[in-house]
Amino acid sequence: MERDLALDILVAYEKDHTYLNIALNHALNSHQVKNDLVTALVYGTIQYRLRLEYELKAHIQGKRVKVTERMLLLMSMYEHLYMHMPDYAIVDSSVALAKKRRGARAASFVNAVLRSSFAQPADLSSLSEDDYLSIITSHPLWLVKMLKKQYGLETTKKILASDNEVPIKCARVNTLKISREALIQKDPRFKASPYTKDAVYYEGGNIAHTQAFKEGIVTIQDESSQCVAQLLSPQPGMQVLDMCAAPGSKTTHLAALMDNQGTIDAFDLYKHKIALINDNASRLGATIINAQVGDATNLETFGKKQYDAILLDGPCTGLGVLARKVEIRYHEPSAMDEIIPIQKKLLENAYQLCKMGGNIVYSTCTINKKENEKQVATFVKDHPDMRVVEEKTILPFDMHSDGFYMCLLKKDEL
Ligand SMILES: C[S@@+](CC[C@H](N)C(=O)[O-])C[C@H]1O[C@@H](n2cnc3c(N)ncnc32)[C@H](O)[C@@H]1O
Repeated sequence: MERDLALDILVAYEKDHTYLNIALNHALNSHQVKNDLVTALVYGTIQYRLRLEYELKAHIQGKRVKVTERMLLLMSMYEHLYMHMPDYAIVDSSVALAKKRRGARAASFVNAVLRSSFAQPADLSSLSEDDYLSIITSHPLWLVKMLKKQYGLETTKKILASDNEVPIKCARVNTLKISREALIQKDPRFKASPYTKDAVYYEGGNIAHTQAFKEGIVTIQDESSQCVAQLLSPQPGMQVLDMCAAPGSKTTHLAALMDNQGTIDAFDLYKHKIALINDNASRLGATIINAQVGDATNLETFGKKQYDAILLDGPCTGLGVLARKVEIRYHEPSAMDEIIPIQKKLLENAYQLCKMGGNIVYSTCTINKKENEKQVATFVKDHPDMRVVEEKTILPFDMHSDGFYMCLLKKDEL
């Protein structure tokens, strides 16, 4: 049953190019099955796809493989390499599944490929260092090379390993309603993070199913992401702008830091995402957020208002969150070429909207320096009245959290 459903999800994902978590949640909500096994099979198969394909390649012998057989072979290889299930059990159930779905010929093909690939593992010993890292950690070669160039070999190895770890379940205490100590007393499954002051780790199941979440005393937010609003540090009574706000994790954090005093104008490009900001704000009791649809690359979106503090947490390649969004690593690198000019335009608009003496935080959930340090370096060069106050990159292994970049910039009088 679990393998059947996992295969359905993998086939739907492959055919529709949807987001993996959306395909998974959609399927799990309509079936009564053990979530953990289906989730592990689906995420694991996509996460390790590059390695799995490498192992299967010689045994497929250049044949065109239909999508169902392709995803079934990948899932079976994942079970063989990473779940350590007995080979006979994998082969038997995969052959039965292939026969049921695609008939006797498909079953015999799956049988032959699995038996020979399990018996003869690929030889990785003759690969170059970059190729080896790429295959063994399932990161595309361009990404390994890029990280190596930007961070050096040893740090790259640590990043690649962290990208394959199971993410910690992290939440932020909503200080509008409760202190961290009081939350932990109320529900001891939450434990204080040693790194940041409002973060708690959860050792139970889904945080969204807890009473604490329903009461709005916690919200799901990765620890690195929590550092962003802290860096902007808006004061009660300020006029604040969140340019790319949905689903509102940082907007609601800003409201908490401001103790619900002042105003936050929160924009997002997509109408359906405004409801996410409003839902979060009402669950958490954040009352100063004014969420609106708007294209932040267009200065006219914002009228003539000027702000004391601006958060620009805009679109990026997401290369810091590969452990959570396992499919992102296989996105085309050309996405970077499209996103960099958009980020530049957004930064330019943040500059126009910032009061003299005001602050801007530019943040991304990528660790690609071209979207981060280089983007900011160009920005301050173009604007001599802007100065970098603090710049930090959190790598995924620093706090077992998402990789993030954030930079606090101040607009000075010239
Ligand atoms: C990284 S997410 C923001 C996450 C958010 N700050 C949070 O912490 O919950 C980037 C957001 O930017 C929005 N976005 C992308 N292009 C935009 C644009 N031109 N104007 C406004 N929002 C945009 C996306 O819809 C997405 O919700």
